[in-house]
This record gives sequence, structure tokens and C-alpha cells, in this order.
Amino acid sequence: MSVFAAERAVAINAVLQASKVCQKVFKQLVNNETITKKDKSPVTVADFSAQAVVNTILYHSFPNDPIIGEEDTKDLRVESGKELRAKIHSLTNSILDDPLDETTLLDAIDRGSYPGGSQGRMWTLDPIDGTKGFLRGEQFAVCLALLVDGKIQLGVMGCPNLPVDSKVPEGEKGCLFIAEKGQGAFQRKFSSTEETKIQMANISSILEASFCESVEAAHSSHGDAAKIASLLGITKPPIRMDSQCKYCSVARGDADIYLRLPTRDDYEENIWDHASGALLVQEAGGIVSDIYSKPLDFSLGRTLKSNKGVVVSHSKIYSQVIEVVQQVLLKK
Ligand SMILES: Nc1ncnc2c1ncn2[C@@H]1O[C@H](COP(=O)(O)OS(=O)(=O)O)[C@@H](OP(=O)(O)O)[C@H]1O
Ligand SMILES: [Mg+2]
Ligand SMILES: [Mg+2]
Ligand SMILES: [Mg+2]
Repeated sequence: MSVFAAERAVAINAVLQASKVCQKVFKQLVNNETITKKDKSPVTVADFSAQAVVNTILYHSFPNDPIIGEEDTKDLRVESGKELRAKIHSLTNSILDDPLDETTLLDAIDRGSYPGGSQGRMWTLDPIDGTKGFLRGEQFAVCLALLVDGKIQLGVMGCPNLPVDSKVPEGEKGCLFIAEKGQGAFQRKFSSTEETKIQMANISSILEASFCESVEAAHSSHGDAAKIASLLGITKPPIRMDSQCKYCSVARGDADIYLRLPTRDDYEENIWDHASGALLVQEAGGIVSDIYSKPLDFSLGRTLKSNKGVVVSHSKIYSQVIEVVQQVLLKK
């Protein structure tokens, strides 16, 4: 029995509305609508609007729930952010039922500034995960998860550009993935409310496995992944894809392993880059850990500060995968 039925329904609506924002922006996107953060990562009108839409919808149903969201309005509240702010304002209001004034809009985005922690309910939101994929017209995802006392209870992901059936890549696109702890993993199309249960592929041998990794080698070492694959006897080429669509692909059996291998000692993964995807894979029969085989700890704030990298596989092959990951990464 679902414990979070109300939260599930609200999260699905929020993610679908935010996905609509992203699709609308993509059709109209021009270069000056992108700004670059200090770490050189891009952020677009759509990232801000999607966060405003989700935070507003969550606030309407759960006004006391804090939110850990990726974006903030630092760059929008200054004079140079005026034009961008106006675009975000009109875009957000074109989706929401009740229009917001500019101040309410900025405050809605900043409701995502919660520091996180191990106590109580909180949501975590990545309004667009894989912003670079979004800009290229490739994979990106709107990712929302509910945490209670530091544990993920619910994850909802909208993947507007992901084919409904990976065997028909030119077919219908737009998938929603839903997982509630202990209740299994589900997929539905944007175009229908019918949900289908998904499971990881039940591969008989690791030699048949395929793995996913980030598009950018700066986010996950392609060289280390190639060594690991070769030691495991994997011959299929890696599937490179932006965003938590990687977790979704593995959860529904399009691939069997997801490796996110650290490229720098000082990088801490953000909780919104993993929360919904990690629960989805676990509910579909997979194991999710870091490279030390430690479970991801979502209770320590906005980042996974006690973890390094991410290793995901079907539970049947996990021990083989993690052994080789450690052989390559920890003994070099
Ligand atoms: N150095 C480093 N290592 C690991 N991860 C990093 C790093 N720098 C940034 N990020 C985060 O990567 C998020 C995108 O991850 P992806 O797997 O989609 O990367 S890729 O686009 O496929 O290359 C991206 O999320 P979004 O900003 O939401 O797109 C970042 O939070
Ligand atoms: Mg970003
Ligand atoms: Mg992200
Ligand atoms: Mg993002």
C-alpha cells in the first residue's frame, strides 16, 4: 500500500508541468538566455522556470516541506539579470494556473535553498538535470525526490526526450519514471496515465552487459570505465547519455551498469543529481553504491559528502562489478 499517495500525485503533476516548461523553452531557445555559473556549468531560462513551477506546486500542497533545489536567484536579482528575469516570469506564468508577481516568483525559486540534513521531511529538486544535454536537444531530466529523515521515499523523473521504447528510438518520446520505497518502479508515457512496472534486465552473464556513463569525461572518467569494462569482459560500447536518464535506462533494462567514476578529489556529488534515480534503480532490482561500496548517504546536507562516485548494477552482478571498480580505482 502506498504511504505517500498524495505526495506521489503532486510530484507527478509538478514534474509534468516543469517538463512542459522545458519543452516550450527548447523550441524558442536563443543564446542570450543561457548564463554560466562560477563552475562554468550552464543554466537557462528553463532551469529557473522549472524550479519555480515545481516549488510553487509543492508549496500549494505541502507548505511546510522544505526544498533542496539546485538553482538560486543570485544572478537574477541584480540589474544585469533583468531581461532574463522577465523571460522567466512570463514563461512560468504561462504554465501555472495562478500567475505570480516577480517577487513571489523569485521567492519561489529561492524556496530551494534548504541546507538538508537527517531530520524530517524534505524534497530535493534538479529542475533540469543534464542542462548540457537539454541545450543539445539530447537527454535531460526533471528530477524530484522526497526524503524523510535522510532516506529517499519517493522519486519522480520526467525525461522529455527519452524514447518510450528504446528499441524504437525514432518513436514516441517523453517518459515519466516513478518509484516509491517498497512499492516498485514504474514508467508511463507523458501522453497517458497508464503505468507499467519496470525491472532491470535479468542478464545471465556479465559478458553480455552494457554500461552507461556521462557524456562529459569531466563528470566521469571514460578511461577508467573502459579499463573496468575490459577487465569484466564487456565488449559492448558504452552508452553515453546526459542526466539521470542513465538511471532510468538501467532501471528499465536498456543497460545493466551505470558507472560515475570520480575525476577530481574535491568534487562532492549533489543529492539532486542522484536521489530519484537511485531509488528508481533500487526498486527495479539494482544496487546503488559509491566506489567504496558504501550506500549513498542523503542525510548529510546538499551533497553526498561521505561518498565518492557512483556504481550501479543489477544485484546479481554487483559483487563482480564493484570488485573490478576497486581493483582499477583504488589500487592504481
Ligand atoms: N566534476 C564533476 N563530476 C561529476 N558531476 C559533475 C561535475 N561537475 C558538474 N557535475 C554535475 O553533473 C551533472 C550532469 O551529469 P551528467 O551525468 O548528465 O553529465 S553529462 O552531461 O552526461 O556529462 C550536472 O547536473 P546539471 O547541472 O543539473 O546538469 C552537475 O551537477
Ligand atoms: Mg546545473
Ligand atoms: Mg544535475
Ligand atoms: Mg540541473
